[in-house]
Amino acid sequence: MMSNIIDGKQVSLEIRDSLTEEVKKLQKQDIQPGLAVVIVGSDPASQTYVRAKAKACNNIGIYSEVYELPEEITEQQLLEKIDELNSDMRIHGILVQLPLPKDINEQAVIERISADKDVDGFHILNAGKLLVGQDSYLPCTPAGCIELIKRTGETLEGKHVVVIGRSNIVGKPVALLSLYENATVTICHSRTQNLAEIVKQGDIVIAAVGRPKMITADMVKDGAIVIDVGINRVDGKLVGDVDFEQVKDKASFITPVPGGVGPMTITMLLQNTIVACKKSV
Ligand SMILES: NC(=O)C1=CN([C@@H]2O[C@H](COP(=O)(O)OP(=O)(O)OC[C@H]3O[C@@H](n4cnc5c(N)ncnc54)[C@H](OP(=O)(O)O)[C@@H]3O)[C@@H](O)[C@H]2O)C=CC1
Ligand SMILES: Nc1nc(=O)c2c([nH]1)NC[C@@H]1CN(c3ccc(C(=O)N[C@@H](CCC(=O)O)C(=O)O)cc3)C=[N+]21
Ligand SMILES: [Mg+2]
Repeated sequence: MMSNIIDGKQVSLEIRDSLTEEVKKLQKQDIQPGLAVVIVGSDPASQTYVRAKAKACNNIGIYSEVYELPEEITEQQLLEKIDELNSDMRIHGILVQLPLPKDINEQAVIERISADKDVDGFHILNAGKLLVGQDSYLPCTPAGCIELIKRTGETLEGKHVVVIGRSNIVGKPVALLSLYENATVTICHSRTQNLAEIVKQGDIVIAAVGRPKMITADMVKDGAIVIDVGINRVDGKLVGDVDFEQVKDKASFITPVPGGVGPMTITMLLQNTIVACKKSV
């Protein structure tokens, strides 16, 4: 049997190659896309992600700036930093790494980012546009999930997509994007009754919970496509929300962790930054 493992790293490389070409074209017109990444506090995992984002930018020719701000920063100071980046001509995309320290109002910070530079797609204007079906910056992780499903050669149209998780950054938007692909969508969450039975009905299962290996083989329909968004650190190792070793023998396609959705998130961020740059000229 050909491998049913969706290689998110490989798909990312392919997309990044074409993004590199786009950046080169812009550079011939003396235009360079720029991304600013802001991180508050010194959580090592968050710092790793932020550096990975900056490195990915450099690799394809996007200018990047990383601001590592101290944990003790006030909300006001953070908002001023965002104002500065909003008016910085070199910067087309702004990403403020979440979560923020508990004394800072996360939504207020996101809303301060100019909607035109909101390459995460978290700003209320972009979230609202997504809800009503207008052109907007798509949130990176959900967009990456849909791209990975499409690259299997399968369509979402008419399929039953079961999403586990309803956060504003993953579950809800990936459900909406699936709906726009003409899937029939069920969203499950912590109060869902009979979770296993519902997941078992999914032609496509998208797990975005944050609980290691909670989706077990008995919960998955034979031949389902399984997309694992979860990033959990267990004994120093990364594991997804899906029990990969068991489920891979039942799924028609499955994403691994690491090497699945994670790299695609960064790739979609690069893509959004290039789009933001093109819109600004
Ligand atoms: N690969 C990537 O690029 C990214 C990965 N992630 C990872 O994805 C996962 C989800 O992230 P995020 O959406 O921010 O997480 P949140 O914690 O914001 O949301 C988790 C969701 O899972 C639901 N949930 C919790 N427990 C259960 C349960 N026992 N049964 C069913 N549903 C449950 C919650 O329900 P309720 O709403 O009722 O509380 C909630 O809707 C995390 O592991 C995160 O690290 C996140 C972003 C990017
Ligand atoms: N404003 C904001 N935007 C985000 O997009 C955002 C955020 N905040 N906060 C945290 C989450 C998480 N997230 C990941 C991105 C890439 C990987 C990734 O590349 N993971 C690699 C492994 C990396 C490793 O080894 O640690 C993989 O899955 O193969 C993971 C997680 C983006 N997030
Ligand atoms: Mg969250």
